[in-house]
Amino acid sequence: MRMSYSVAVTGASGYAGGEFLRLAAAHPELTIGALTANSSAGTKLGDHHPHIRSLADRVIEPTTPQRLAEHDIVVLALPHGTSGPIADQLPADTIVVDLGADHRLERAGDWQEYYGGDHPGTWPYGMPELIRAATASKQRESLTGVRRIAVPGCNVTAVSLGLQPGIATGIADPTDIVAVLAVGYSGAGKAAKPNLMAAEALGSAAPYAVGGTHRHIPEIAQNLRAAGAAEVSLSFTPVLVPMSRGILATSTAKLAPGADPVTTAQLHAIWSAAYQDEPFVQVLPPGQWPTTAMTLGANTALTQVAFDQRAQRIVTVTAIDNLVKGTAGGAIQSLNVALGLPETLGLMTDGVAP
Ligand SMILES: NC(=O)C1=CN([C@@H]2O[C@H](COP(=O)(O)OP(=O)(O)OC[C@H]3O[C@@H](n4cnc5c(N)ncnc54)[C@H](OP(=O)(O)O)[C@@H]3O)[C@@H](O)[C@H]2O)C=CC1
Ligand SMILES: CC(=O)N[C@@H](CCC(=O)OP(=O)(O)O)C(=O)O
Repeated sequence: MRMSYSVAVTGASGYAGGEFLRLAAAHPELTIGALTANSSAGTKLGDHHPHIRSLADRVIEPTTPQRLAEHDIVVLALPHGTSGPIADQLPADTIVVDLGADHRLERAGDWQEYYGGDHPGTWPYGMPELIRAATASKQRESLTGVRRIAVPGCNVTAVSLGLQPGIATGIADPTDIVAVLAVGYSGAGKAAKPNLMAAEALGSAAPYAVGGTHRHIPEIAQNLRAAGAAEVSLSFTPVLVPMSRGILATSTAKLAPGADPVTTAQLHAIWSAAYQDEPFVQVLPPGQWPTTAMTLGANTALTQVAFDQRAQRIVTVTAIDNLVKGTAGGAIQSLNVALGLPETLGLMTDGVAP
């Protein structure tokens, strides 16, 4: 194991890149190298992220594969479809972490249907907690030593972590899932200026990508298949709510056909067993429900489960900070595993309150 790795961040002026830098600046084994972007090249990081004081005077450079390749690690925090061509030009022994979607999906057809164009490729998936039913293991076992990491989508993280204990144990019906999410505006990136107009955003909840069109649907299905589902049918509806960060995913599934009757207490025990050794996924005490505020700034997913006897549905609620566990924190967690460092190094589990 080598100590101190140089890391370049491209997309440094954006929300995801900025959050990665905030966390990486406090990571004991990472040294921050080049910060690059596109239209903001030549400006200072402090012009975009004035809260990251330790890097405020660093100048953002244009993005070239040559400059990025001078580092041990390259983090791509770029719009969909942008990271693939850059990654293709980086050396095979550079560790590359893609915060975008280009390398998450295993099926090229899913990429073409939901994103369009040629599929950039499939990399090891950066969700250490993902249950791999076929090998009775979790994804972290496949991440040690990898040099490419595809970091999951933030909504995907919340829904997959919420549902997978029920899928893996066969108690939840993967063909009858409904997920409705309250999501904060930072998930849309800093470029989504119209969404950020206070007059429109404050005091209103706004659904988007309604009717089975959201790009995270195939990624969630992929994860639930990994957890043991033969087939997945998922209704997914995100709703923007007036908060900066956070995702609260309410995911429900019908009790699987033929499954024995269950109680909330039994479900709580199943969910607790699935996550008992996880540093960043916590099943709350019975009766306590997650809120987004509880996860603010932390690499923590908080989850709870109940059984709705009348509807015969399993109901899970999972909260994350979209920019931490949903992006930059999840990236550092997987990077720690890939590098053979303690998985929790440089990451917080406690949120910020009030
Ligand atoms: N926001 C979130 O909560 C999450 C985001 N992600 C993913 O992270 C990625 C970045 O998202 P986010 O930070 O929100 O987006 P932003 O719009 O906030 O930032 C985009 C960044 O990409 C840079 N950029 C755009 N085009 C190029 C290019 N051709 N070459 C170099 N840099 C370029 C921009 O630079 P410039 O300012 O100079 O134009 C900017 O730094 C996306 O793939 C997103 O889906 C994943 C999970 C959650
Ligand atoms: C509020 C908002 O728009 N959120 C984004 C989630 C961002 C995310 O997880 O990112 P990827 O784009 O990398 O998949 C959305 O729902 O598409």
